[in-house]
Amino acid sequence: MVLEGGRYVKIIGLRHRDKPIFTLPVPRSRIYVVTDPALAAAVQRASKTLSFTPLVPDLTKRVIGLDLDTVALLRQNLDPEPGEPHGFLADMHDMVYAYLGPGVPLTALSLGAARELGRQVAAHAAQLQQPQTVNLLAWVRHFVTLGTAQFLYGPDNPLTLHPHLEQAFWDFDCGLGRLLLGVAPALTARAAYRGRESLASAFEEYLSAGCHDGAAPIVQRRVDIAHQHGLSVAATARSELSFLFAGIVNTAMTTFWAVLQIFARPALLAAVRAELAPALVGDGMCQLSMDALNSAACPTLDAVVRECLRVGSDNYSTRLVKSDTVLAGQWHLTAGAVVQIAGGVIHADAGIWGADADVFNPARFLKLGEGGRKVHPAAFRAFGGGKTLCPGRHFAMHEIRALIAMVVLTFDLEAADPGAGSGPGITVPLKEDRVLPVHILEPRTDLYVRITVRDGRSILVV
Ligand code: HEM
Repeated sequence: MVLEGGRYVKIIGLRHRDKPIFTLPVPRSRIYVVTDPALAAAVQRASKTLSFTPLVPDLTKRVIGLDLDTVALLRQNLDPEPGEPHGFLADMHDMVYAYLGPGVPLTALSLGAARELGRQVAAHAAQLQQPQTVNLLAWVRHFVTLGTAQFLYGPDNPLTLHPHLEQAFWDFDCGLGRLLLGVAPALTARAAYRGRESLASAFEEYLSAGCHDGAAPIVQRRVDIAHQHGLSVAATARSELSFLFAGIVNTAMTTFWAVLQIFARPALLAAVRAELAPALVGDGMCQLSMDALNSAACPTLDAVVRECLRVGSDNYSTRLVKSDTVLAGQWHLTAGAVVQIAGGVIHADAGIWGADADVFNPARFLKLGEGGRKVHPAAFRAFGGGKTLCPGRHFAMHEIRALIAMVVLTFDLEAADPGAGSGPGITVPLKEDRVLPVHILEPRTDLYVRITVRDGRSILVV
């Protein structure tokens, strides 16, 4: 475990593919690791006795630094049965899932996000007179971080007003695993702790000044729910930090991998550009229609994003065993233990995805839609599953497709050595899978590219 880090469980799981579940002994408890999609679906169905929610107060206390009074509030009615009163977490869960489900608010939020990201990309293209060498991950992160802060939290959001908070945000992200351990975080996760505290006080100021009046309706609803349940302004600020994090980090990482994989493959780049051509209207200042960016209209682009999520997500879906449970009629789980569905094992299983499971091959998702290989619905784990299935998944897929479309249509990218000139082609780095997988994995090494604007183009989102 010390040598392999986050990859340890994946290695064991893949070595023992005949075992759908195995136990990891840990001090004073045990962790059951599920590596089979059918058994993962059984875990998701057993939501009465296997639940993530009881773990949330303690986890969020460590990660976002909640005070003890707020943690006590979070523990109230957190897993209500029908008809029972709802606590803060249950109310927030229901609102966010309803709001981000298919419907008018989701369409409005998706269009607002695409327009904001479009503005960011167009502004960058307009000031790019000469080819520029950039760190690709930092370049993509910048669009997503500032764009998301703007469309969720409005023009007076803390990250636009205080540009140094962008670095604070990524420092927070980088040390999240150490914050989660909760051992003297001010010392053991110094940069992350400092970044988080700077963000928390800036968001507290933002809320105290009523700046959330200019935020997206979903954020206003979140703040109302926090207020109704008696959270202080400081605790509400920290709760919003968790939403900002959910809105930015996976989206940025997925867009990075997808842009990289597309530009590393000239034939794929040509196919994606050809697919996007009908969505463009006008010359020079082109208009990109959001209606034309759905998965049916852009199957190749959509398949690239899904494949990036499959190969980049080693995510665990975690549940506490609230009372003894028998899974699928044969696996006895003891109360007090933890169950984890190991996305990394399932995503890398050749028995599920085919002999090329370890290779990036977006065509597999096109074939899935064409009656090809059958894959269990619970085998795609990037958005989790069951009661904790990511509520932002529809929004995220739309936003990611839109941002990739803008980048692919506006820029040309080629490999660059930051010290020297440009190289022949882009090489995709390995992913860093030796860490605790708290989000889509990062590359093991930095990747620099040379960016130029195509045909002096600028794209307007309509
Ligand atoms: C590629 C992008 C994204 C990925 C891969 C992703 C993945 C996930 C995963 C794995 C979970 C936990 C599921 C589990 O434990 O089973 C989650 C939860 C969540 N996600 Fe996403 N997410 C993405 C984008 C977004 C966006 C853009 C938003 C909001 C705007 C969002 C909002 C949330 C929220 C609020 C939760 C917590 C839900 C709860 O209350 O249990 N996500 N996401």
